[in-house]
Amino acid sequence: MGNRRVGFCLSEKKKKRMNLSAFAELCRQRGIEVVEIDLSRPMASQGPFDVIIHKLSDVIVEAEHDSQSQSLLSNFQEYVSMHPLTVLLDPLPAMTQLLDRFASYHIMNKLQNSLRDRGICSPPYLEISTSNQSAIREAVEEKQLSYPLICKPRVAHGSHSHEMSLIFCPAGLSDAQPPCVLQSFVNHGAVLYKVFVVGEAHFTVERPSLKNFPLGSFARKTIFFNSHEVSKPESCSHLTALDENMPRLPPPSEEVMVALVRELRAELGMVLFGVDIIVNIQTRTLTIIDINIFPGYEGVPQFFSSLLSHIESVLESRGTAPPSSPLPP
Ligand SMILES: Nc1ncnc2c1ncn2[C@@H]1O[C@H](COP(=O)(O)OP(=O)(O)OP(=O)(O)O)[C@@H](O)[C@H]1O
Ligand SMILES: O=P(O)(O)O[C@H]1[C@H](O)[C@H](O)[C@H](OP(=O)(O)O)[C@@H](OP(=O)(O)O)[C@@H]1O
Ligand SMILES: [Mg+2]
Repeated sequence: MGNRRVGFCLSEKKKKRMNLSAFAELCRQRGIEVVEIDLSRPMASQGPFDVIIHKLSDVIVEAEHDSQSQSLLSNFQEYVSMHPLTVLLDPLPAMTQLLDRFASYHIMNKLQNSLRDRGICSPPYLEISTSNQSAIREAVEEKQLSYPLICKPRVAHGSHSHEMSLIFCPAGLSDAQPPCVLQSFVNHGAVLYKVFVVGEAHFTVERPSLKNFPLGSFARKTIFFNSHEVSKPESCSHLTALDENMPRLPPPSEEVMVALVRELRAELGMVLFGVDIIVNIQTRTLTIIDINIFPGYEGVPQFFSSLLSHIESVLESRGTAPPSSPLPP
């Protein structure tokens, strides 16, 4: 059986955060060679690859306005088009769409129809591409968005992609910087559930989240924040304070999570993604607020073994089967 080669194409930050070298050692023990792909060199000279695992968010977003990033992306795209048998985790078009909140929120909105009977929804939202205040106010009323509103940049990756704001009244709409999305804020008791998907497996991790706010329009100044200060495991600020008087809501049921992940896998055509879920404290409805490509899987000790299992299942379906020994626990 030929040497099975899996290419990785990640930013330096992601490689370190994922501990790619430790994962490569685990793969080596299973007869799989992990190759760190250098996009600044022709990929053909670094191949062949049975599988390529990548997160090209930086390159894709910068390729919009930077010729060097465009040539890195073209290098990758050319190799992929010349090697259709190489399995991409995940397909580039599927990942690219999730870098645009207009596209990902359209998907979340569409999912409501197939998941409504499971008690899963997504908050009403608006795509904002204009600075015309009266047009925005009219659209907010027409779409029946409810205050507070959360405002997120259209581009879902990169330096400004996590700079957000909470808008409490129509006068605050002037703080929305288009292109962006406005989404009704849903009170959920400052608890977020990150559902991390790895191939056929998924893991639900609890995280801090934004606290509750009085519902309805209030003449209050807009709050600006960075989402990476809100829902990391260590996040702790005046914005994430748990309400002691509020009883803890039960976590989402595993059965519902299975149904959600099944629908998302089918809709996205991806196997490495995260979905952020909150529970509406009034209706107890599970509310999808965000989908992330190749997240950090922090709090998922099974990430390496699940990823390796998925890689081996892909290799097996391609006819390059793994050795028979079981995976380490
Ligand atoms: N509609 C909403 N109602 C209530 N809280 C929300 C809503 N949308 C987002 N939040 C809060 O804001 C945080 C960041 O939102 P979101 O996940 O969309 O940003 P992000 O930059 O994509 O974050 P990440 O990439 O870390 O997942 C969420 O973790 C949650 O605490
Ligand atoms: O806490 P998680 O794992 O969700 O944090 C993710 C975050 O959701 C985003 O997916 C980040 O990607 P970008 O939006 O592209 O910055 C991830 O960063 P990364 O460097 O790990 O890709 C966070 O881990
Ligand atoms: Mg999120």
